Amino acid sequence: MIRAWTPKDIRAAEQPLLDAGHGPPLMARAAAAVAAVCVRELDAGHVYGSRVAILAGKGNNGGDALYAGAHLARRGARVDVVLTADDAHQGGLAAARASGARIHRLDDRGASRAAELLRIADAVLDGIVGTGARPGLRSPVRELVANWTPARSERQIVIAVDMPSGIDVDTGEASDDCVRADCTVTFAGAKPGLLLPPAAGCAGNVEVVDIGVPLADETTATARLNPSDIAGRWPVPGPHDHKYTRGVLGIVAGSSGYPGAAVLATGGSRACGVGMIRYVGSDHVARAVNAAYPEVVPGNGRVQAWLFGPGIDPADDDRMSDVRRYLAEAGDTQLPCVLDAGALAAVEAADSAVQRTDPPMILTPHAGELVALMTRLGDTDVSRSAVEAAPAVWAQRAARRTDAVVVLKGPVTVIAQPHGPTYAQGEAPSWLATAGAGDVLAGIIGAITATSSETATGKSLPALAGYAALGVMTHGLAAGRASGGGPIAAGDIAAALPAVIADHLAGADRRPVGEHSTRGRAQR
Ligand SMILES: NC(=O)C1=CN([C@@H]2O[C@H](COP(=O)(O)OP(=O)(O)OC[C@H]3O[C@@H](n4cnc5c(N)ncnc54)[C@H](O)[C@@H]3O)[C@@H](O)[C@H]2O)[C@@H](O)CC1
Ligand SMILES: [K+]
Repeated sequence: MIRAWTPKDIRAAEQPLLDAGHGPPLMARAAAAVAAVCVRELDAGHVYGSRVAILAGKGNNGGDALYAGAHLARRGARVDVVLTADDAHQGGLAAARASGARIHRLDDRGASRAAELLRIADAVLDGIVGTGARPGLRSPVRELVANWTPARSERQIVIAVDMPSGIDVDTGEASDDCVRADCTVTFAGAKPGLLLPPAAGCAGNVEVVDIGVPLADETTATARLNPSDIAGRWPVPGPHDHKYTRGVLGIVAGSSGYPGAAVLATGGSRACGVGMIRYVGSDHVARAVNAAYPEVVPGNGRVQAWLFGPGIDPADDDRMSDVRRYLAEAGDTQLPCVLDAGALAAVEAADSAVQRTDPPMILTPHAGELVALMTRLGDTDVSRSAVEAAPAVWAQRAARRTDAVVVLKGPVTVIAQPHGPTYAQGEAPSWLATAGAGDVLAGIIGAITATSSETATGKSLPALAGYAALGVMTHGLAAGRASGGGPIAAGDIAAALPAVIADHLAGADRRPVGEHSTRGRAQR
């Protein structure tokens, strides 16, 4: 798992070290790590004579970049420093100068020279601003970056120092003019904006460098599960388990308009190793589910978790009364529930007067459904463009408003909870954007919840957020496996799940074709 801390918490952890006079060694470690990554990316044999441009602002982020530039100049790189502010980190500037780097100013006379240096550089280090800055870039560096980014050559490597300059490192918001890096070398721990959409798309590969600042797991703000986490988190049956101890999932899904949604959700669940599935719906849909999966048991009964909603029409009184009834019963016994699609219409605000006792809930909206939910709950600021610009902010807001885990689906899916870290998972290939993929995901999350939530702690919202993140990641990995780089249909994802789970349980380190992370080269 990659953990991220807010700059505020990182500063608090650094403060005792700074007070004790350890600031310079921290910066030296940070700079050495940036230089090492740059050497590796340039291919160590080609550092001598390569052109490196350093964008250095006036803060410590610029200082890191300047010291890194000094390392590279000593390795024989031709280093050009562009000072983007009216001041610079004096120690870093002196080190860069002493090592032979050339220094340029981004003033009226220097602007065209700076643009040319960026154009011809083999590698660019972005030390414009770091965690001490406000989001966005200021003129004139904003124009410099805006003109350079679209014209960049494919072979040029851009390394962000600590974070891509311009992003909102707390919320993950990013304007068009942020630096777009291939790689971000970040210090002490990752920062939320490096994992959260859309800013994560500006960070490229995130490399965390331990510079000796102790950070507590309890203060994690944002996290991303890695495929290697499957081995420690997946609910694996023991020799004495039987179908009831493994976990039974109840599913209320499907309608005459969308019978396939019930089949897809059930297919996602059964591929995850649930003990048993009980299906509740119309006879017509139940027949379709049973024709596909004879092991599914029709009708209500004892379950360990419920999944409500795939393919349900909120105007369908029969299904919605099932949802409301089982939701109320689940509230009495605190049975965890996953609410997807049509069932989101049954969610009330946590402080609503009409609210019965809520069970622990995972809600799985896409952006449009989140807008509808928040509008219904009385939020007047919500809009699709607002949600897309700041998915984590809105998922967190919805989680607090409903006192539930909120899985906001998108290219990078954000999983927020009322108290505790927000997860961001971006494994899914773009081919996953296909009808029915969300039904499969809801089934996967339902299955993990039914098979993991035996104890009281296992039913807590932080535990449910972890199941949801695990489900989202595994869904993305299975989609990558099924796709192999080409098109997929929703049913293919369920078919690929058992092998993906088995490989990672066996600790398989290989990454089959198509199983990729979004943390590749930045989208330009
Ligand atoms: N504190 C530490 O112990 C360490 C900090 N390190 C580096 O220090 C950075 C933080 O340094 P600082 O606190 O000096 O902050 P920055 O380097 O982000 O610089 C902030 C300064 O830039 C200006 N500024 C603010 N918003 C701006 C904007 N939107 N556009 C342009 N200029 C803006 C302000 O004058 C502000 O003083 C980290 O990101 C990291 O790179 C590393 O050296 C490792 C150790
Ligand atoms: K930076």
